[in-house]
Amino acid sequence: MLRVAVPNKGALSEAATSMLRESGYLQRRDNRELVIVDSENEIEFFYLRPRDIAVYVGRGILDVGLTGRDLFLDAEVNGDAEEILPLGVGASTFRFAGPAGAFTAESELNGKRIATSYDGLLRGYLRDRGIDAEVVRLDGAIESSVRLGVADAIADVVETGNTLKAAGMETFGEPILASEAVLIGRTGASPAGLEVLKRRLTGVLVARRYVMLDYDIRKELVEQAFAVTPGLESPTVSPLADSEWVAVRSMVKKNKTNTIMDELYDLGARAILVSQIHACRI
Ligand SMILES: Nc1ncnc2c1ncn2[C@@H]1O[C@H](COP(=O)(O)OP(=O)(O)OP(=O)(O)O)[C@@H](O)[C@H]1O
Ligand SMILES: O=P(O)(O)OC[C@H]1O[C@H](OP(=O)(O)OP(=O)(O)O)[C@H](O)[C@@H]1O
Ligand SMILES: [Mg+2]
Repeated sequence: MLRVAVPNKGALSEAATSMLRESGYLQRRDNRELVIVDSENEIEFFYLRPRDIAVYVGRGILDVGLTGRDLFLDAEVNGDAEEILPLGVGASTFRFAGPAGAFTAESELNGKRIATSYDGLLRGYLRDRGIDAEVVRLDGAIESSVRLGVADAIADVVETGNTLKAAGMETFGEPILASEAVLIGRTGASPAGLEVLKRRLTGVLVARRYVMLDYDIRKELVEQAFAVTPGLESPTVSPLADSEWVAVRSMVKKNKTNTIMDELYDLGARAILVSQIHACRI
């Protein structure tokens, strides 16, 4: 059985279980359940603290896990685990911030105290950049640390930026990291069932990002229409009762749907229909 670690709490928990449920796997109904065995799919899910997931995978106790890229790098499992697939949910950035107007560049952090919950990630970054600063490890509510006097600046997760703003702080310098939920696994390992899990998760990603587009167009305009809707591989073309027209079917990016429909209409396409992709294997 493939053994999978899933976040039991926090910002990624709901997104991860929804993706697995959409992938056709049995998921827990009660937040207190610690393990779920899906014997039909020969897979077992362990609900663990997101921060601990890379440790279990890195040590080879569990085969794969869903966690944040930032948490994975922070765990410093150094080559024992690797990122297998980005999951397109739980996006955030990891950034420096300070009191409004206090800092303009990260070089100004030399000799300063920086509070963070991601000390492994931060120390590695400071080392790589040759910045000599003191790291103050805190568990959470990092935005309060400067006002309370334990640090001069912070390095923390920023999603909307609302928490920083409420604390009278602002980001400075380039983002340290762009993070999102990722599937991680033991480096170089290919346990039974992993390929199916990857294919199912990829299917969910594609079904979320793409829609199916159908339209009718005059035969002589087909090449021009293909340029607008090239599809993932190649569009499907079917004959119509009127031999001067054909029906075309193609997948398009969900966020481009309306622009594409306008372009097709201007080109002469008619009966343009959009439908949702419920599930797929690409
Ligand atoms: N708005 C957000 N706040 C915190 N973490 C977020 C956010 N959006 C995405 N994440 C990601 O969630 C992971 C943090 O997981 P964690 O369990 O610490 O979440 P949390 O919401 O901070 O929960 P808690 O602090 O209550 O334990 C990181 O990978 C982080 O990048
Ligand atoms: O940019 P925003 O959308 O405001 O989100 C980012 C904030 O959310 C998280 O805090 P969380 O609520 O998890 O509290 P914590 O710091 O105590 O973990 C994170 O640590 C930031 O503080
Ligand atoms: Mg938190």
